[in-house]
Amino acid sequence: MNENEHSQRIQIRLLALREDYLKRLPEELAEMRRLATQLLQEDKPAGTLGILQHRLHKLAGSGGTFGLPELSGYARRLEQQIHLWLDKLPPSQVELTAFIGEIGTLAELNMHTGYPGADQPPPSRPLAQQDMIHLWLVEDDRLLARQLVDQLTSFGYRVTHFCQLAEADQASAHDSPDILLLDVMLEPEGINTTEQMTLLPRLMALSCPLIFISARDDFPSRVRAAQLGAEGYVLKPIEVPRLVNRISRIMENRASPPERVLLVEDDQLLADHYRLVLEYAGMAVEVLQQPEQIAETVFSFRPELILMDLYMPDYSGPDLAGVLRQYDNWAGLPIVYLSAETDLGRQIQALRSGADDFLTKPISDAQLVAAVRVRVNRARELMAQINQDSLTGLLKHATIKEAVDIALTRALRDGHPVTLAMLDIDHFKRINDNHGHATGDMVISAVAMLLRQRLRRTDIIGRYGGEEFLVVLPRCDAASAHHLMDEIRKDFAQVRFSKGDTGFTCTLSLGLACTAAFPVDTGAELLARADRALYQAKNTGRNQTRTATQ
Ligand SMILES: Nc1nc2c(ncn2[C@@H]2O[C@H](COP(=O)(O)OP(=O)(O)OP(=O)(O)O)[C@@H](O)[C@H]2O)c(=O)[nH]1
Repeated sequence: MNENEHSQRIQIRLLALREDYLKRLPEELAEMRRLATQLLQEDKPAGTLGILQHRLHKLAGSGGTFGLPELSGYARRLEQQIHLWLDKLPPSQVELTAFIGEIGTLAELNMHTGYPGADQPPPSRPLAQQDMIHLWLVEDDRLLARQLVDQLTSFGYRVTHFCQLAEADQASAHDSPDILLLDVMLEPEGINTTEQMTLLPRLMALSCPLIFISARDDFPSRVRAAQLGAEGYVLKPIEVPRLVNRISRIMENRASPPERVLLVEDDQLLADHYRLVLEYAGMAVEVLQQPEQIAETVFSFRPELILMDLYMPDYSGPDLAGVLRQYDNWAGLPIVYLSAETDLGRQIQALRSGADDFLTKPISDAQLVAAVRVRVNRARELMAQINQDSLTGLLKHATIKEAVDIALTRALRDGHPVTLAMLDIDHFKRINDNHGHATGDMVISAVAMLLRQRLRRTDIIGRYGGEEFLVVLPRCDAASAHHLMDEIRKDFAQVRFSKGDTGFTCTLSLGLACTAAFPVDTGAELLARADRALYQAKNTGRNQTRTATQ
């Protein structure tokens, strides 16, 4: 199914859901009217008022989603009226009679005006990144541009250089980059040059990520960059490894796996609607069917965010959030209430149970997608800060060691081999001594980049020590691993680094250990064998790959 057909199908399913909702609505409104009339005969109306309040609350939330904003707003007002009665004074007979009339008005509201819920769902995410990332660099300092192009090219990027914004603007008529690097003087809004008035917005329309290069570290310049949607702000003199790190983070985010969202919503139609909207935006969604199963579902589905209704028949949102927070592993899992509750006091009360935020129904499709995406990305950034090395973006020592243990447990369970590869840059101390620490950092980043580009998504890469790396290759036997890693070694030896006018290359030594070659019980044993193989590679001339045989 192509993108267009997929989009049409989703639209059709969304419309079908709405039809279904409209079909059931008269029955729901008639039931509310019956309940309201019943109130007149009751001495203690609190119970029936509670039921009516719950139904009006749901109507306020669902009406907007299915294109009935007027109905939604009206239901919300009536719900608030009941709140007042329940909190303070019960209604008089006169008030009740007027209320029954208002419930009747609900049913008469023109149900077919407007359908904001049918706003075009936001476009699905772009396709995964192409083989070679194409950068456009707008830089009027030719010397700096030449150095940048050289260095970025040795990191495996394709770079096109433009001296002026106008040249990039012309090129944008027939081509577009994956990332735009702009070295322009940022003026505060209002005192824009012609360039910034006309050309910048045109380049922004390419809607590719934007990184500004600037010598100015002042707040107004950074604000201006943020206003223009910059995803990075790199200061001069440019530290290329940091720039490369930023670029690869941005590209990884673009090609990142679908956001996993768990929906906890007792209104089946609304749950279906939200699920379709989020799936159309490229997310993986599961709807919790039984609240009692929340811990099992979170364990198996591993959501990155939970969207939770506040008021549900058996257990409330705060009940479920409270249960999840009892588990150490999920203490940081973002939980967002999605509810028609607009009372700030009650919202704050609900947040005390351990949720992070509140979204108010009705919510437009685009708003929902944006709200979920922003929160999942924040959570991912946070996890990255905790687990990833800042120079290379690879897993840190402790995390990659943990990954070895997990991969070994899986391999022993499934009967597949797993291979570890330990890499070390040869004579790295000399690189630092001869070319400076910053250049040494660039070499470290280059190894990381190369590994990232060449390995499978399922392989796990970590920075094990200063200039030492560890790769876990699940379901990979020793011969395939040797072939693959040795190709990487040979290619790395071809990468030319530059420092001023001098260029140099460097090499890698590798030690491999595969579970198929000998019995191992622990990750530490496998690591020790890979380490010994690396030691052999170093001792027998460097720039080679050795595989442990025993
Ligand atoms: N630039 C840079 N250097 C680092 C970093 N971490 C460790 N180093 C340096 O890496 C060097 C590692 O040196 P050794 O392990 O002795 O390596 P070597 O003897 O030069 O080379 P081999 O014997 O081939 O491994 C040390 O000088 C460290 O200071 C880092 O993050 N950046």
